[in-house]
Amino acid sequence: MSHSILQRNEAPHIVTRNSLGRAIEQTLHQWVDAINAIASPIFIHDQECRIVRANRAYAARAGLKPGEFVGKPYWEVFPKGKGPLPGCVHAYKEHQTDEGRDEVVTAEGNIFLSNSFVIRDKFGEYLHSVHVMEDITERYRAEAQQRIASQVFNSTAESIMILDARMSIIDVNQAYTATTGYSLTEVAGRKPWHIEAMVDKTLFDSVRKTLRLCDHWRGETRKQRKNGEIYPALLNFSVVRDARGRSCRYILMFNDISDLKATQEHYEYLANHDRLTGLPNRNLFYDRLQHGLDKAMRSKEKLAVMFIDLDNFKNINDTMGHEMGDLVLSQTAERLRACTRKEDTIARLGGDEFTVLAEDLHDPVGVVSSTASRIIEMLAQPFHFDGQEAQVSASVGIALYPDNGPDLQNLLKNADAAMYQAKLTGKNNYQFFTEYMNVKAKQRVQMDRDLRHALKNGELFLAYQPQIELDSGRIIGVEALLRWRHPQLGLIPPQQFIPVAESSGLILSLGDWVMNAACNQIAEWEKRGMNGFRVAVNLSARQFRHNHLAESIRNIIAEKNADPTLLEIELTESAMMDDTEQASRTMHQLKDMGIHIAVDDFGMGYSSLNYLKRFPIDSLKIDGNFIREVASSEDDAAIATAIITMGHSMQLKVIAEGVETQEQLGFLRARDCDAVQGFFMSHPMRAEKMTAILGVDPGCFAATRED
Ligand SMILES: Nc1nc2c(ncn2[C@@H]2O[C@H](COP(=O)(O)O[C@H]3[C@@H](O)[C@H](n4cnc5c(=O)[nH]c(N)nc54)O[C@@H]3COP(=O)(O)O)[C@@H](O)[C@H]2O)c(=O)[nH]1
Repeated sequence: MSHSILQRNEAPHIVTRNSLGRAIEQTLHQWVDAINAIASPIFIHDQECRIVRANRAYAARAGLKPGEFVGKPYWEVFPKGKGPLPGCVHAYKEHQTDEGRDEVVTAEGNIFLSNSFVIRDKFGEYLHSVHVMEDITERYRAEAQQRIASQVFNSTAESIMILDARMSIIDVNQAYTATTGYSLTEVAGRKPWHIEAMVDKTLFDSVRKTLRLCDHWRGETRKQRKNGEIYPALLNFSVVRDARGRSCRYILMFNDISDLKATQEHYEYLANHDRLTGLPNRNLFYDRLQHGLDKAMRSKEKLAVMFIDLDNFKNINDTMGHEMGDLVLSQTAERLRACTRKEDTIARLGGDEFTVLAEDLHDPVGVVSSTASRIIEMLAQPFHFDGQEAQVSASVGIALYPDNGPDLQNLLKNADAAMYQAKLTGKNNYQFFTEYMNVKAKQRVQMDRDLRHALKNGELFLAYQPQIELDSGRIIGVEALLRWRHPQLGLIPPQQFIPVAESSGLILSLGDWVMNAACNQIAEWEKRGMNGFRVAVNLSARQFRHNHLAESIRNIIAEKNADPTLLEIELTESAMMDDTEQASRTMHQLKDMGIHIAVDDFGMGYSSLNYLKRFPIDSLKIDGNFIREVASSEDDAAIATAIITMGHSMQLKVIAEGVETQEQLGFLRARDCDAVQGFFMSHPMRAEKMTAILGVDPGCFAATRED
């Protein structure tokens, strides 16, 4: 065989050249042409599967010339594989069949269907196989896609509706039926808006308009199930266009987003509400206030903002535990609800700070003052929990719109200033904002500014007040007290500027300044041989809470070359109780350096034996308020006596401050108080004067031993 592609000139070798032969030849030529014209590869192989002939399409598919593949097993040529197709040789040889159908995937990923049939000799023995290969890749893929699409259509959780060009329903998937309760037979041919009462046609009209422009529409709507239940749904509408670009189908997919909405609402709730009390939090309160202000501005109405701060709450938290603290806060919320109007917004801004927003007020002063009175009265009632009783009171500040502020910031600021004033005027009361408070608030800002300047400008100095041991009359210590001489205002008392510095944070720099000055003085006195007494420095709560306090004091001591055992730190009870774990850590660090620790203003706060045992304390300073009436008030006398006895029983030194009279001194001496400090012995004085006294005779106050 010279050529394996079917050739016209092969016919003459087969038939003789007579007229019948010519006719056959012609027929054969036609067949050869026809077979070569077929786009599907066709090949013939022998019993050993070696290629005998093939058409042009086969050669083209194999990418070889005929001479290159004739005689080769076809699986080395096309379709390539490891051996003969399953239905090919064996079944034909064994007479099991005369036809076969196999699918083959080529290395390029095309899929061919091989239709084969057998050619037998006149005895029926197997001679050749003819394979007609059909490229079914596209069809296969299209069918597969259709199968997948149909599977997706029915297995997706998303409800799908297919509408025709006139928006009549053609098909719905299983999820649609599961979600809505409607089967395909119930909805086929109907318009969606005829099925659900909730879905109106205008939605579809507007969707259609959008689809004309951009083929997609996405939005939320409320839908209705067959059982009447309403649910939120997220809709996805898209248009299917035919080859000419005309919309021929609409696909509507939607999800029941009830769960998503519920989760969203839950998160929104969490973001806007206080967990403990369930009240709106700062976020939501500001939102409502802004909304209220917008409305009040438009309709010329009045509204009020009330700031409520619980007095003594911290003590409850610290001494009675957080459970009691939480209970007080959640019951405060209940009580506030009970004494405000239904339409008022009550919020918890944080900690023990609550606010009330009262809108639509015709007689704001009247309504708000009676609400504030009710709040104060209700919150003064004791709280009970687990057999314990807690008592708080409330300070309420009120600012009115539009009188006390044109906007949110000013109203809040002024309500806060009024609340601050309520605290200053003895707590447990309410105050309307006045211009005076504004002036005071501005003064505080000015003072803070001046104080920052004072720090740099050398306007600060320390005064020293001696502490005298009652047994020996010796000066055993001096308290360093900060003084500020303002260039215009003169001497400003610490009670005025220390709270301002505390609230602005400047107290940290002031504290540093004091510690530097005191350690400097210790070193200075030491140099002069005056070292038999300690220098006591006051630390505010904010300073004490500062993370690097011990480290910073250590550095200052080292820098000034001062003896740490001559330094005493005075801490108030509340400063210690702020965070008892941290307080204990810091106190131990100070103690390890050799610094003494005294509890200042003892008796005014917790006076709990428990913490006295836990903290490394050296001495107690009885608050001057108990000393003032100690000679005339039985209660104060009893308290002072109890403190001295308790302190001694715990091996602590007890010192009384604010001693102004001979009687007070006599009382304290009779109760074995260890030391005294007060105007009766000496006012605080400048360092030079103190040095002079110490230089003359540290025992010069021995006279105090005599009554
Ligand atoms: N954090 C810091 N606080 C400080 C610092 N310096 C002072 N202070 C605190 O300011 C408060 C007021 O102090 P001051 O006006 O200096 O008053 C002290 C004494 O002058 C006063 N005192 C002393 N003896 C008497 C007296 O017989 N009668 C009387 N009415 N007052 C007297 O008491 C104040 C000392 O109090 P205490 O600290 O509790 O021992 C005050 O709380 C200071 O602590 C500072 O540097 N940092």
